[in-house]
Amino acid sequence: MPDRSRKIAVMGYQSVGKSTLCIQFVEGHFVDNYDPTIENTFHKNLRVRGEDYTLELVDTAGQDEYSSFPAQYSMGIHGYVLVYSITNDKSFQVVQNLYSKLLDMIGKVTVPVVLVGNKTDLQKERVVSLEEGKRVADSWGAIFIETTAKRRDIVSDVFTKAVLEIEKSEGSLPADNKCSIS
Ligand SMILES: Nc1nc2c(ncn2[C@@H]2O[C@H](COP(=O)(O)OP(=O)(O)OP(=O)(O)O)[C@@H](O)[C@H]2O)c(=O)[nH]1
Repeated sequence: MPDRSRKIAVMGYQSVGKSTLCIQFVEGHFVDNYDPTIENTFHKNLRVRGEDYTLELVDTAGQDEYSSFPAQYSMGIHGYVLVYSITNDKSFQVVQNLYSKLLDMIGKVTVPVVLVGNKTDLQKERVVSLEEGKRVADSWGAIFIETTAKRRDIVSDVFTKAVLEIEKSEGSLPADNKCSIS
């Protein structure tokens, strides 16, 4: 049987909702309190296109614009979920820095990425538009999804899309599997 274990790193600026997204996906509930992460690992089985995958999610510590890309997340990771908050412009800058540092670190031109604009329930506080997020994801050739960590269905879609991007990069899927969800 083929090994369908996939490791996904969830990265981005502090407090954008990385842990909350992981917990929503794995445990199916929204966590309101904020507890800064050092590093956490979650496991979840997920069926994608009729295949059972075992996912290991690495919930990383918040990065900032001065952080160098943590070397431990450049090896042995199949794909990345890069998260910003639509209410925080700095988090949008940080995620773009992270992406270019990641490419420099691994020496590749593309990598399986889902770019996530989180906290869409806070529309009144929105400072990053849907179009800006889409534009950046398109320039990366990545999938773009806006969500709130309160929406279990969309959060689940984030990780399903991450698996599909990984499969695509490994040549197991046709290359036109791109879509946006908002
Ligand atoms: N309203 C709203 N709050 C959210 C959402 N996602 C996360 N939060 C809140 O934002 C705060 C920070 O969430 P975390 O998941 O801890 O953020 P993080 O990115 O893991 O933070 P670090 O560990 O510092 O990197 C918490 O109070 C969450 O409840 C969302 O979609 N909407």
